Amino acid sequence: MLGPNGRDSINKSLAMTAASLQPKLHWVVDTHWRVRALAYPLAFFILTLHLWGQGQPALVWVLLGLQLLIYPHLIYWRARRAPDPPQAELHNLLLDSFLFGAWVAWLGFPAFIGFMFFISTAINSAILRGFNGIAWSLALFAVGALLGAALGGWHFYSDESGWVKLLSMVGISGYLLGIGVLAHQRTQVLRHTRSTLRAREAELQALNAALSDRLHQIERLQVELREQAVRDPLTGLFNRRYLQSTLEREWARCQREGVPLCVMLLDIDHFKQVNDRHGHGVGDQVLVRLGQLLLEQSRREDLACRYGGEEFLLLLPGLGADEAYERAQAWRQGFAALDIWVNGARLNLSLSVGVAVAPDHANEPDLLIHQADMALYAAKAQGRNRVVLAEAGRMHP
Ligand SMILES: Nc1nc2c(ncn2[C@@H]2O[C@H](COP(=O)(O)OP(=O)(O)OP(=O)(O)O)[C@@H](O)[C@H]2O)c(=O)[nH]1
Repeated sequence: MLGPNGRDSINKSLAMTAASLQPKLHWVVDTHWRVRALAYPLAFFILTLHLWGQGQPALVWVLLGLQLLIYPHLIYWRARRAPDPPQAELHNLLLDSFLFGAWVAWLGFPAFIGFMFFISTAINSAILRGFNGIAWSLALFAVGALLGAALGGWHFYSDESGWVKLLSMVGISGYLLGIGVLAHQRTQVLRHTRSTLRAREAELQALNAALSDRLHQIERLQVELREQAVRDPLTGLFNRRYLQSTLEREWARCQREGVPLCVMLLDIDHFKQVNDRHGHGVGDQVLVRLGQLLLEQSRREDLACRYGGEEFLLLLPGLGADEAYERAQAWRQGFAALDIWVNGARLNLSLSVGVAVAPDHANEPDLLIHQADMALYAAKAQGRNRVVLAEAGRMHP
């Protein structure tokens, strides 16, 4: 049977698999938030450096603060609550492109800042959606730029200071390297997940194999138990219980086919003396040998049972009275000829047999056995070691 350890193992495995299937916040949403939370304040600093002293109105600083300090958290909050967070994050990336396009146009297309804004959104779209993502990012950036130019006027201001250029390069490099490191970490996580899943799958397969092994064992045991329930443990012949379930069936079959059904009751003569003189072990040996003899000389359709202590019953379908009488004689002689030796002396054994055949001697199954029993009684009464056929015409006990 599957022990407590086996069961624990299955439960643990199922719990781990269930845990790994629990919905978690999608890594894309989480990663992008962390990247934005770091990179956008840096961009704010670079733009502050760039715009400082240009006499920008307060509204510009407010919008810039909103865009670079508040916006990353707002869109993260929105994506987390969306029914499909990864899809919402894709929309966030497109919004990034659009807004940065607008800012870049409004700022007069500063080369380093513009490149920094464009590449930071395009790279994320590329990672998530490949060429398609780049195309969308580019398109939204262009639309944003057109809108920015429409609002702020079409002008070019590419003269960024050395510090702004340097910081923009630091920003771009940091962003790209950060993305590279994240991609690497992601690959590691995926590798680990894959090997964990494989190990778990192998574990489940092993448990599955163990379970089906157990099932086969149980099936085999059930077959054995069923066999044991209908067999006599000493002789291996069928027991009385099995006879009860078979007799009715055989009776009906023989009636249907219009063939006789014979019952033979065999009883070892003076068996008590065998036990008393030579011991129970020798008595058992005699019973086993008689069982073997009956099995060896039976047809496939015959049923040999141990009916009681030293009493055996044979159910012989299709056997008429004459044939049955001859076979009973053969068994009686065969038993008498058995070579069983005890302390250098051969045992002298004999059998008495009562034979009854339906429909000659009985018109129902129980009566058939009773008629065989009566014939056996007569055989004993007539001096034993003989076969007696039931009396025809005596249908009632
Ligand atoms: N060794 C052994 N003896 C058994 C077993 N079952 C019943 N017996 C013995 O079989 C004997 C039957 O004795 P009786 O019914 O007096 O019959 P008998 O001595 O054979 O005499 P008759 O049948 O009249 O010839 C008893 O001594 C039982 O103990 C068994 O499984 N093993």
